[in-house]
Amino acid sequence: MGNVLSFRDLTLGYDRHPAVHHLDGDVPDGALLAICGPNGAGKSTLLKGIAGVLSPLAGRIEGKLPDHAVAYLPQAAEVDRSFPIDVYDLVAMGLWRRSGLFGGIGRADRRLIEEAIAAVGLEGFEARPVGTLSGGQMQRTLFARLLLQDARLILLDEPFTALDAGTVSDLVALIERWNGEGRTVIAVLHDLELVRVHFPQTLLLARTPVAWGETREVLTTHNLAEARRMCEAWDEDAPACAPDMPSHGMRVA
Ligand SMILES: Nc1ncnc2c1ncn2[C@@H]1O[C@H](COP(=O)(O)OP(=O)(O)OP(=O)(O)O)[C@@H](O)[C@H]1O
Repeated sequence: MGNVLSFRDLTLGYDRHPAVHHLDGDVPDGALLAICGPNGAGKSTLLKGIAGVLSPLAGRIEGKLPDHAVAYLPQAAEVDRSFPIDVYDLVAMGLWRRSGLFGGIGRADRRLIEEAIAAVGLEGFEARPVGTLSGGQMQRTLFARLLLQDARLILLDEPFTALDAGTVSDLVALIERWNGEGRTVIAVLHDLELVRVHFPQTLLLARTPVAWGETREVLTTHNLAEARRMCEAWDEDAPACAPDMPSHGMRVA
């Protein structure tokens, strides 16, 4: 089994200020990986880098997947719900890569769309404008779209924020189904108990990696305290390193 992604001394950031710094490591094909860390640790930034939304300031991300094999679900706050579209059409967008923007939806496609809507428990909501959905219903709709995208690598940014326990458990079951099909899933998560139960691998981030490996060895009291300490010590205004300088964004006391 190869690696679906590799980070090589990766630095990501905004306006030349690093938000993720000196990240090295490999994500094996078929991994189920959680990214954890305090607020501002760079988790969303890393996911954006993997999704190709943000280009590295330095270093690189190596991957063998074409763009269409990667699906990215941003944080709920970043999803525009004012767009005038109903549940059915939003889910159907998951087929675009296969059917093309203007390719008609045939009977087989309609069945796939109906199955995806049923899989997330939203039968009867097909004609509802997405702007009228509750947070949980919207997230179910987006997961139904992901079901149709048939991606090899699925990136989820805090997919369970503000969802009730039933919805979380339904969506976790979908993630486990995807992973069981051999897909790689990388999710930014704050619920450490959920990570401990469902995610075998964890990257604990505090701008730089604190630990990366088996979840039970990563999410220790010591590592979590270290991550908090490192985030609090981070200098927001630190510039990105010059290419051949090993300095980093930690404020020197
Ligand atoms: N568009 C942006 N422009 C400038 N700075 C940004 C931008 N987005 C994020 N940042 C900064 O980058 C750093 C990392 O942010 P990021 O959103 O990646 O953290 P996070 O670990 O996902 O945090 P949270 O748990 O709060 O969602 C923060 O200091 C943040 O203020």
